[in-house]
Amino acid sequence: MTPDPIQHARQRFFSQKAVPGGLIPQSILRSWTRCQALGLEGRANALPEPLTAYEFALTAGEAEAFKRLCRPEVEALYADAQATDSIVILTNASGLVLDTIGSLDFAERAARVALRPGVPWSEQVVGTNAIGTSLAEGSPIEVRGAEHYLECNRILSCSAIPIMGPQGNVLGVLDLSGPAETHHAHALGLVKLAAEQIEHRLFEQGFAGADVVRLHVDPAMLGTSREGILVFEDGRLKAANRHGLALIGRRFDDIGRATWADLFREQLASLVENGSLKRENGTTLVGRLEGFRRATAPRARVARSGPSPAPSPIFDPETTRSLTRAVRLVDAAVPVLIRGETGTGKEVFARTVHARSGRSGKPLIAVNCAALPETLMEAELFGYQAGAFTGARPGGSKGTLREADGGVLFLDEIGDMPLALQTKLLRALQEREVVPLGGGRPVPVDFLLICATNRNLWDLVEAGAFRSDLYFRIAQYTIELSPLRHRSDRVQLIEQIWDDLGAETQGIVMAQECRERLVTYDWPGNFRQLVGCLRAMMALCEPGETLTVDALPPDLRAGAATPERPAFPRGRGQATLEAVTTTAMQDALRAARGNVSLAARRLGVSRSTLYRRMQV
Ligand SMILES: Nc1ncnc2c1ncn2[C@@H]1O[C@H](COP(=O)(O)OP(=O)(O)OP(=O)(O)O)[C@@H](O)[C@H]1O
Repeated sequence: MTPDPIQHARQRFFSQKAVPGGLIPQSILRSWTRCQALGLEGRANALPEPLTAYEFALTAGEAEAFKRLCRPEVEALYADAQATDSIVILTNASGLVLDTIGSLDFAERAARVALRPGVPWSEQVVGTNAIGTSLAEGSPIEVRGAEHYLECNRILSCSAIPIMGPQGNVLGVLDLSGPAETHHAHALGLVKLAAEQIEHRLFEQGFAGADVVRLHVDPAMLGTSREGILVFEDGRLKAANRHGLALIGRRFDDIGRATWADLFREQLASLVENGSLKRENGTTLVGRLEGFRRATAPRARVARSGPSPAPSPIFDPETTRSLTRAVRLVDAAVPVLIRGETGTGKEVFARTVHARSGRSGKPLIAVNCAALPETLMEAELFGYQAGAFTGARPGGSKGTLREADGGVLFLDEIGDMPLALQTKLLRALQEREVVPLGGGRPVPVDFLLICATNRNLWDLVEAGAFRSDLYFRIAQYTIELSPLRHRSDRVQLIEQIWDDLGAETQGIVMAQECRERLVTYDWPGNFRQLVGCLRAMMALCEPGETLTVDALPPDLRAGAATPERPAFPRGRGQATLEAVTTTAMQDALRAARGNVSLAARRLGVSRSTLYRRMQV
């Protein structure tokens, strides 16, 4: 029988102090060596001592802002954690567990090895482990089964990454841990993505008096959490995110040391003038200097002072008729269901219905049913009493159904609502009252309902995933929004959006061939993709310029004109299927501006599937 390489490495390490190459990663070997030097006993089963309740309350209080900052990503990871019987863990900068969330079953087992809030998981205390070792190594790491230094921790398979502040200071660690026997192959990729999103948000606070530069090799990635950010003060690198450092081949240690001249061949002015910069190695990056307005022409100054405004909604005659009918129905308290592929403008349509309805002066409350984990969705929709659950706001919460009282409730992606909540929603619609979580008296509500979905709800009903009685209640009138590739008015549509975005005022002209490519492309992301593409083209060109096909994103430039997108590849074998899948995923990612959760949701695949296929 072939020996387990990790076990073999362990035996050689503990008996002969030498591990043959290739058996375990060097980072694990370095960690074992550190643990041994500290005198840690590999066979020890001693559990780390938790802080006292008082000490932990103090530490957790200090870390409250950090926990809040990380919450959206922790919750997004939570969906993966449940699916793979894992837990998401957030620690502070010294590896003290602040929060765990995820599979209850595994959480119980993890608690047996003290992987729970209030317990320190630094390498010095617990030996090799993803949290402590990622801190010790200063990099993301995966620690599986027997790679854990202490035998008792072999039940774990963990992936962790330090979350870095803009100045290269460690803020904490994000970790996804599950049972060793069901190793989650994409866990490390997922925590990396989540950490980079958190780190990207940290730059929103701004840096007074400094030059904030946003860069990437691909213009489509600017503005996403994958863009590189470098902050310079008096020509010296003062802050950066990990993508920014990777683009210039530097590390967090270089913050405070590297200067502009060390990194770029051109002056900062070149970025402002040309929207691009040459790196020291001669390759080019595209980007922008934050808050800087081009000074080439008065017209440009006006045009570049902010992102181009959203184009006003454009409706073809058929959609305009649907709109009129929808307004009448909603005014008569008949629920309306809007169906259409992603980006066809379902939310825009719903907002227009509200604006033209008798309730336009009252609120329109929009809830995306796909964006919240099941546990939070119930509280979000129906509200809760004070103290209804751990983490509840002290004063309780009204819930979105009650917030929509007197106005319109828009339930987007209704097909993603879990069955248990469908039952509760149905009851609220029938009784016209809401019972908050944690009990209390039912509260009467009066809202008009618009729902939207990009799925076939009836298929879901037949598959038992959607209640038929709820279906008949919300889908009394269904409006289909056509995908762009089926619209015959694409020429006028593109023309109008282009003008709305300010092309004419900036004197930007589009060459005929460029226009034709836009018209014949199949736009899988529909309006969202089209508007995003036109916006990017406009942002990247100079006032007065004539845009040729070179200004188009790669897919369109390559002549990927596919006027009619086949539902399935037309008998061209596996290679074509792969290509179609990859293109659809790339499009979805682009349309979601690099947001993997959103893209996965829109494609109807899990984040890990998308991650695996794209190797983002
Ligand atoms: N009728 C329209 N005219 C012009 N632009 C539109 C129109 N509809 C949508 N858009 C553009 O497309 C973007 C996406 O629209 P919206 O969010 O309404 O799509 P959706 O169908 O609800 O998408 P999803 O199913 O992914 O939630 C909008 O921000 C807007 O810029």
